[in-house]
Amino acid sequence: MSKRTLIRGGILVTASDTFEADILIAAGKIAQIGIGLIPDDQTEVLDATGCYIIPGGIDPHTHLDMPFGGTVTADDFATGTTAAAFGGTTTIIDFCLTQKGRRLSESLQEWHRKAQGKAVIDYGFHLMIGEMNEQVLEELPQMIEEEGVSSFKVFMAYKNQFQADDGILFQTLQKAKEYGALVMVHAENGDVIDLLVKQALAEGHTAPIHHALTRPSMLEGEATGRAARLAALADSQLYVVHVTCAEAAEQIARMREMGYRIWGETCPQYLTLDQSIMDQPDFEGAKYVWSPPLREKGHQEALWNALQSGQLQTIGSDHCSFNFKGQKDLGKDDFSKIPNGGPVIEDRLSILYSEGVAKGRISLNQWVDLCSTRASKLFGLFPQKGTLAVGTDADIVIFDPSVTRVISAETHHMNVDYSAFEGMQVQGCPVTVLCRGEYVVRDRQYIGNAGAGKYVKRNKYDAGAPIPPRQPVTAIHGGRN
Ligand SMILES: NC(=O)NCCC(=O)O
Ligand SMILES: [Zn+2]
Ligand SMILES: [Zn+2]
Repeated sequence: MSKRTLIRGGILVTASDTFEADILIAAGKIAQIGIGLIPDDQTEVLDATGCYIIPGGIDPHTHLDMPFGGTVTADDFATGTTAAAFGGTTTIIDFCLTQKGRRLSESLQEWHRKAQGKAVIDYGFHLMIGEMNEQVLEELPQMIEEEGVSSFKVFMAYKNQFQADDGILFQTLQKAKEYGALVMVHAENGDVIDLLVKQALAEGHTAPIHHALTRPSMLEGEATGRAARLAALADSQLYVVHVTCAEAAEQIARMREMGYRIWGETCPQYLTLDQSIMDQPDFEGAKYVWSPPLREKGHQEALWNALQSGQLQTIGSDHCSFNFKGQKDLGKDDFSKIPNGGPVIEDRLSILYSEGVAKGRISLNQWVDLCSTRASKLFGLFPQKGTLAVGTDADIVIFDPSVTRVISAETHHMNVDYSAFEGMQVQGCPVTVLCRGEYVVRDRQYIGNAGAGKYVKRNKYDAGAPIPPRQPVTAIHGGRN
């Protein structure tokens, strides 16, 4: 008989409901949900009294084992997914980088090799589109139909590195509409940023804070609005990653109100840290170099409001870790050489619970939706993952809301020498984490296996519920940007 586990006494929380029930796991799936389920003598019983039982977190935005800025991220698929599991995440969707002139399938195979034998939780891949030509056009439908890659990423920034032009973005949107994929954008105006960076360096501004000062929020708002309008014109769907500011959130809200299929993600760092932290002595600010950058504190309220009202729908970690010593210091004399990104994969659910639910900004159900269910739906994983229902994968987190802990590099599981949230006290903690019914973390101890994580082929993008009637594209006027 296959392994059976009964989780008893907890409070189940999904994106829509909160209720007391037991949950029986058999053969890696949820077999039964009900009150007073009786175990047979082959069934292990787990007491979850006082805890929330939630669907495993789905992190739609990670960068593991990724080359960037002359170095490679500190976390690979072993350390990164282990840390993710400690943080209550059971599935990640990582970004597969591509190169001009190289087949998409070769890049995808390279990312499979990085993950195989290492991942401790399940994973999928988004695919970067950096060029558009006969070969790419030929491979795109295969990626969706055969490889289960139903989301493509286009960078509007990182000039001379990853940046694609508007024509490439537009064609990607058209093809995504045709074949059933979701287009993701890093929305910043890379051309203008490149110019501002050159000007700042020429004036002798080399410190980390100038990373933020040369990437103003207006340029994120402008690029977000531009990408959203291109998506509208292509009658396609767009997901804006790592939204940091009021200007970008407003653009998304406005287009959504007109009925367009525009989705937005923000990250824990933009909700809790602000730009002032980058202006510290001894190069400390380099720890907080993200693109887009941290913003002035006022933007945080705009982001929380957008999460509350549903104008932003998901929380990604954008985990992209580099050690302070030996990696971030590549930019000691030039902020533009600091590798961009930070360690967040382990703290995503905890920060959102503590700063969101415990402080009354979002509901328990919104928390689950933001950290799991919505990403599952948008990225073709639903209903296999992202909810608690009979027949779904038993990706389950037992979350104890009564535990208080302090985030620190001393205790985290990410392979990086600092924490971006050092000293932050958080309420609530994932204590036990199962992926497809197997323990990865039990009572805050790792008992998973490298290689136990499986690649998940994702379904095509499905618009889901009908969207309201829209105005013709000619009725859309630019706003502040
Ligand atoms: N966000 C960041 O600074 N680094 C990761 C790469 C990206 O998402 O732009
Ligand atoms: Zn980005
Ligand atoms: Zn990213």
